[in-house]
Amino acid sequence: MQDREKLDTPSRLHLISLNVGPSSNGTSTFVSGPNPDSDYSYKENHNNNKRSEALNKRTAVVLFRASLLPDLRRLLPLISLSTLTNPSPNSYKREEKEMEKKERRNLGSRMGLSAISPPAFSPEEIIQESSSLVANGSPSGTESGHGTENAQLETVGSSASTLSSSESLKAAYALLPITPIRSNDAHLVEFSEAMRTVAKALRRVAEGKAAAQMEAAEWKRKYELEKARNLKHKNEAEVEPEGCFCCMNGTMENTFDELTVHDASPDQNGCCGNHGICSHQILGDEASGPIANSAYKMVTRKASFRLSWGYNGEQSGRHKHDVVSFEQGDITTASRSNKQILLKWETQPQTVFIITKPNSNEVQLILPEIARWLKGHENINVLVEPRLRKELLAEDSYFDFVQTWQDDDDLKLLHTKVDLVVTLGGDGTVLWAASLFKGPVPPVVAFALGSLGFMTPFQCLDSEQYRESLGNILKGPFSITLRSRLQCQVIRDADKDELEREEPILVLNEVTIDRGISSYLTFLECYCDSSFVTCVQGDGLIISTTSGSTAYSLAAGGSMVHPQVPAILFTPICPHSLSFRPLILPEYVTLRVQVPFNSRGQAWASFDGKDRKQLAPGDALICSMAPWPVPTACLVDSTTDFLRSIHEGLHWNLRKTQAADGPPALV
Ligand SMILES: NC(=O)c1ccc[n+]([C@@H]2O[C@H](COP(=O)([O-])OP(=O)(O)OC[C@H]3O[C@@H](n4cnc5c(N)ncnc54)[C@H](O)[C@@H]3O)[C@@H](O)[C@H]2O)c1
Ligand SMILES: Nc1ncnc2c1ncn2[C@@H]1O[C@H](COP(=O)(O)OP(=O)(O)OP(=O)(O)O)[C@@H](O)[C@H]1O
Repeated sequence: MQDREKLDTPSRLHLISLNVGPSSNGTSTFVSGPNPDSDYSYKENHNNNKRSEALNKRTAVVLFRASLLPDLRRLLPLISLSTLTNPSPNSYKREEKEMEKKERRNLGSRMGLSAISPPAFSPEEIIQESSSLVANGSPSGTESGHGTENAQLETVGSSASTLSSSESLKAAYALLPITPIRSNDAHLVEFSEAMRTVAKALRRVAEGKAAAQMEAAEWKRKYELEKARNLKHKNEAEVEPEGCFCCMNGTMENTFDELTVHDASPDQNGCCGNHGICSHQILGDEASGPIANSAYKMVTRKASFRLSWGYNGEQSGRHKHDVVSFEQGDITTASRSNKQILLKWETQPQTVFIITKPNSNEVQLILPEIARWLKGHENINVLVEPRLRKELLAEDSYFDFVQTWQDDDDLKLLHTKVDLVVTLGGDGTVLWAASLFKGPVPPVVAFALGSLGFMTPFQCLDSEQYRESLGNILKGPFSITLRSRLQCQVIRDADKDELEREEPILVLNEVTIDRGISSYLTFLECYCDSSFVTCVQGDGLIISTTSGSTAYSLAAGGSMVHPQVPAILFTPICPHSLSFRPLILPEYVTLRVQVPFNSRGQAWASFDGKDRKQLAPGDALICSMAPWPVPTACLVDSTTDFLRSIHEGLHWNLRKTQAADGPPALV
């Protein structure tokens, strides 16, 4: 009787069928009860046979003493009966179909539909299934199951199949409130109790199925939306094959004349790639909108530049992909894309956006100097954050020329106006600068006014230093590092449609999913495209860009990766496992991190160490490489700057050198 609780577990009980057979000697191993002497019992089958397993997963069997059979026959219209000990070949086929269905559902789950509950059957299906089993049951047991030799096989009443399933269901439900019949009729008491169990299980199955169906439909919808969005991004990123605007117009001057915010047409944005990549392709400066009419004095055109790939300034048109040759069936990589990238201005930059670390005395001293020099010496428009403009004006009304933006609409189109971003602070200021651009980012020159400065190669110890550096950058050409960013989207289980979705967030370092204030292990299911990766059980997970590889990911045991390597890092935080090593995945994958429904607690996502968001069970985070990298100016070149940072910033592999003298080496 204690095993009855098993019937109440919806995930394990999907099909109820009454089995009629002898109560002793175990009927068969297939349906043997926990206690052969008990009046009725049920038990799940642990047979290794695949078919039996399929049947078992959705079968709970109620065994009756043979003496109960007459009563059972009397109450037959309530529910159909079958002998599952020896299903017919036809029923095997049905089981195989169910297995296939289940495998398809599992695949779906791995493709992002992971929260779908196990398959369930409606009471109608159950009754139908049972009826057909009754109809197909083989009394002779020709295709015997394992250990069914002693089974007394009996197919009961075809009347079950003549009764409509809804009537059977109704009858089964109607039985629920009925109290046991006369106490002297022990058989009927037992039988009514069994019927209650069956009816209760039927109801649970129906409830479970409805919930599972809703959930599956919701995940399918979300998956389709995600697919459509990715396709859209892909299409947008595709380059027009018909030659670029610059090629068609020939001269630099023409390009510039046409490149006003209002005049550019969408078909001018493609670039043939033969001469490097044009800035309009990267920065999408065709945008128009509220910023153009802003009350603030925003300029309407921005400088054009060209990117070229090559060593030490030597140009190469083959910049986009590795060039692979297939001559005579041999695959040879002729040229690689990861060459140093040079940025060359085609027109003079006009607007510089200065971003500063707040509350820094050092920065407060140097900012007015730089703003004055840019305006006076180079006749550059200076743009700052609204807070900073107020501070500058409070200091001196001379800074009235400094511009800012008014509202979020202006901010969204900042990239169409700004030629160059200058940051004064540490790595956090570079991250902040990147976060202000939700799309394309203009080139960033990062001056080190922080403590570590891994991504801030330019020194600013005196005014000579910044003038020289800025002068060189404004003149060009200069090396840049294209730092990739991750686009992260939180998908809430509760979101009913796409309109309710939160805005995607772009990160330059990483997105972290951790346990926040919870004291439980974080439990996260991770998928890469359509493949299941792993379950994280630990403090959390870091999904990092290569730029972020030297930040939190490094602290959690991840590798340091050169920022131009096209990769995404997958680094666990304190995993409670001896074998969970960090991974480096290719940049083109889409990662999905799901908080499963059976997670004990919530998880928290944070983006470049900010914007903490709570993830409830059922919520997911989807990450893929964003199409808009952050181009940061190099002091020397990507590799030299990276090695300098790991040596000077992180003191990488610092060790006293072994003395030359000592015992002779053994040969
Ligand atoms: N245990 C850790 O190491 C840990 C914990 C939390 C956050 N972080 C990092 O802090 C970053 C946020 O930086 P913040 O300045 O706003 O916060 P912060 O002021 O707390 O500074 C974090 C430190 O990380 C350094 N840093 C940031 N980005 C880096 C990079 N790409 N390479 C090398 N060092 C880098 C900064 O210079 C600073 O010293 C997060 O993106 C995360 O990577 C690290
Ligand atoms: N313009 C800004 N507005 C608001 N917050 C900012 C701004 N610039 C930087 N911050 C924040 O200020 C914090 C400190 O900045 P930053 O990291 O640049 O200085 P630091 O810690 O002294 O330098 P480092 O990162 O090199 O150690 C960071 O958390 C960053 O996000």
